[in-house]
Amino acid sequence: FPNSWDWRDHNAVTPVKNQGSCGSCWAFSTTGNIEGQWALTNKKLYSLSEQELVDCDKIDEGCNGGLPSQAYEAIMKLGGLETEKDYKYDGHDEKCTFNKTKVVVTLQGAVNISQNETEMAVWLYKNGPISIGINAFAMQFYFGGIAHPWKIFCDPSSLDHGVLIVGYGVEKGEPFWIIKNSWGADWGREGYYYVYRGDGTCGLNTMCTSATVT
Ligand SMILES: CCC[C@@H](/C=C/S(=O)(=O)c1ccccc1)NC(=O)[C@H](Cc1ccccc1)NC(=O)N1CCC(N2CCOCC2)CC1
Repeated sequence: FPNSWDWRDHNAVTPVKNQGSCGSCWAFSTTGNIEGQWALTNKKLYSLSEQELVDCDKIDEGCNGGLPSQAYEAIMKLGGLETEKDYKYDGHDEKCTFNKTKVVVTLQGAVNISQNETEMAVWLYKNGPISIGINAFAMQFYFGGIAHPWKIFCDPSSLDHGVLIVGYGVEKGEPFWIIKNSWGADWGREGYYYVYRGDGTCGLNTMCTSATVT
């Protein structure tokens, strides 16, 4: 597999979004993964609805948190995902207005991905962006470069944020992951987080999942 790969160059990633003051990071991680899976399987890149998950996914807890693995389950129960356009994001827990006739994407299932970062890179290259959990402590103080926070500041066993790995590479000998965040394009590097690849930093390798689409 190549030394570097970036799904943004292959029409599998939508523009960076902003979750606002709602703890819906898990929903953005989920839609980001499914946008990529759908684009690569069906050659169509849709921007998918996080608000549908916030309002209608009763397994998760809307603005109070959730898990992509649970969201995949909920999407299968609901019957699929609507587009961002049809079910707009407004960053508050609201009444579910899901309309099954507007579904554009359906799921077949989901997979757990290896915690080995080399195997993760191979999976990403072969299949698309990966939804992950990460300890976001260091992300709150990130202004660029390749982050490599000390373990004492970024406990790999306390994951609190859901984000999306869209690529990987090496810069001046340092391997890194390219992570799409949901805090707007003004945060980090145009909305992205570049973090060291290879030593399980901040637990980014411990909860890697993907939906499988029809
Ligand atoms: C209050 C929810 C905050 C939100 C993200 C908010 S955030 O704004 O992106 C942010 C994160 C970190 C620092 C600052 C800001 N975090 C989540 O939703 C995180 C995301 C995550 C964590 C671990 C692995 C993958 C994804 N999840 C969670 O917070 N939760 C996971 C599910 C859990 N349920 C409890 C009851 O039993 C069922 C499970 C509730 C908490």
